[in-house]
Amino acid sequence: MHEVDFSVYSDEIVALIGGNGAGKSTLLEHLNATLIPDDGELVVDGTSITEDNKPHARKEVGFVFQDADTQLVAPTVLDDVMFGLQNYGVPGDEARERAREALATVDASHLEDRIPHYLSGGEKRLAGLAGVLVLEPSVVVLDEPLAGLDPDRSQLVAERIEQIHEDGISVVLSTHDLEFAAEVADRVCVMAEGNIIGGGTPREVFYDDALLADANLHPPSAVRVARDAELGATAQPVTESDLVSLLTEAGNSSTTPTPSADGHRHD
Ligand SMILES: Nc1ncnc2c1ncn2[C@@H]1O[C@H](COP(=O)(O)OP(=O)(O)OP(=O)(O)O)[C@@H](O)[C@H]1O
Repeated sequence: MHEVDFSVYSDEIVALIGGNGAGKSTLLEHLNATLIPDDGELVVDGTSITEDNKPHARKEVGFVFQDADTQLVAPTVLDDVMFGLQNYGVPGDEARERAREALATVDASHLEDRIPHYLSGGEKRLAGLAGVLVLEPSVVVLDEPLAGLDPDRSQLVAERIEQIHEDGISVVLSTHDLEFAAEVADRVCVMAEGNIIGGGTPREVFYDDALLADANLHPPSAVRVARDAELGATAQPVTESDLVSLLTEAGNSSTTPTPSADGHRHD
């Protein structure tokens, strides 16, 4: 990382985008003190984090790893989700109940007796997310949350991310899926060569050709289609649903109303 200045505010979803090796995971791993900066400062909720007070960052910032095997250690999924709570001294019965609630939040109650190691990639991601949510962090960090997931599981994880945001938790994630970033993020940060080289709302970032070119990225498909179809400079859709609304509006306004026998248009 080189002179990165990065903040996460409450009530936002931030997406880090950038090519392979741009530094997304490295930046994310600083947020919960998995890595401590050699130079510079990491501040979590007003507290400067050093080697001596990492637990403060770990408690406030939950990290869902891309490789869930790093995270899942106990014999069953339920034990795994309880594990962090028990480390904080929460008694067994209460820990079990809270773990079950966390699994229900991510629609994974059916996995509670399964052996984590044998779960599918998407199931592991949900179990990992439950293990983080149960600790009630104020920020959840997800490294490539959709990597390796089928479309249904991707949608499920994306919905869960929006849900935890609605529950008042800030979310920071990295992704190569720019459609997903456009869909969920309030703010997008573009990384290249260990730096944040630009950022803004999805609309600002995905219509900034020079910025995307510097990061070797291509705009999401809604942006490309809008341009190719010359939908107008001001519309600037970034998601598929923006694009559909725009096309529907364009279709409606170009339809010539057929006068009826009484000479009036009837809708
Ligand atoms: N512990 C380390 N020591 C030295 N270099 C490292 C270390 N961890 C990562 N790097 C290097 O830092 C650079 C950024 O890696 P990082 O994993 O953060 O990129 P990324 O943007 O997440 O990439 P990808 O999209 O491929 O996952 C890479 O060149 C990587 O080799």
